[in-house]
Amino acid sequence: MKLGVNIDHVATLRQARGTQYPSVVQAALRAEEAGADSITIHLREDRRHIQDADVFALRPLLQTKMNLEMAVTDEMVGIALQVRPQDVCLVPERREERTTEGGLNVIGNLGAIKGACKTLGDAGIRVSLFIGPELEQVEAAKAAGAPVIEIHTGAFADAGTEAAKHAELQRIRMAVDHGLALGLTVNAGHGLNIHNVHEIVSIPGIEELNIGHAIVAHALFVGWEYAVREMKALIVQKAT
Ligand SMILES: CC(=O)[C@@H](O)[C@H](O)COP(=O)(O)O
Ligand SMILES: NCC(=O)COP(=O)(O)O
Repeated sequence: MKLGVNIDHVATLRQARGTQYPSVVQAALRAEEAGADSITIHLREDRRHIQDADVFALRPLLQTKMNLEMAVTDEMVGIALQVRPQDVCLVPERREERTTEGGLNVIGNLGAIKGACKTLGDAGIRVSLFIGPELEQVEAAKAAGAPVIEIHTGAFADAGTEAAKHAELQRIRMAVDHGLALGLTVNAGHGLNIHNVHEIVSIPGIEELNIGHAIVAHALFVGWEYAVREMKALIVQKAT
């Protein structure tokens, strides 16, 4: 299983003071040295963390892959066409949300999402749809023409009881199986950390996990490269 390191919250720390540091470029390059298989950044419409300049600066420097998370808007599609990341992950966005609270409603926005998949796909960008673990959304993602889905694991991560966690894991397992049966590449992420990641890693068929907030937080105590290496080891060990 591969590890995509999301560096959004390195930028959050920088934006808190409007300083030049910490550098997202340094964070990305050091994460790659520590074993990251790709670097994920979310260019939010409100620009609360990653900035346009970060996206353009990172693109030629990354040694692995850029996975650009973005809303389904003309502005974002235009930026993606200029930057040409290897991967784009289309995500839902609400300005007032604290974080990405759920997955895309692909069924309800099929036309717009299908159009974005085609425009980005024609430009050679691999498109992923960030969806909840719902079988109908997996089917809609296939219908939209996306080759990849990323299953939102936030409800699993936030589950307050063992029973709720077990139920979420079961939903994720079924969504992964359904995606694979439809020929999709299946990734997962959101809210994963060193304590809960093993349960997701034990689900067969997931290609890549995107993890950010917990790695950045843990890095405060153990160092950035150590935090990335530790997460990578957890993912690789359990998967084999
Ligand atoms: C789509 C997703 O899950 C990540 O991009 C995550 O959302 C990043 O953190 P924020 O939601 O806090 O921007
Ligand atoms: N798509 C999920 C992601 O990139 C990272 O989410 P998180 O680990 O910051 O919650």
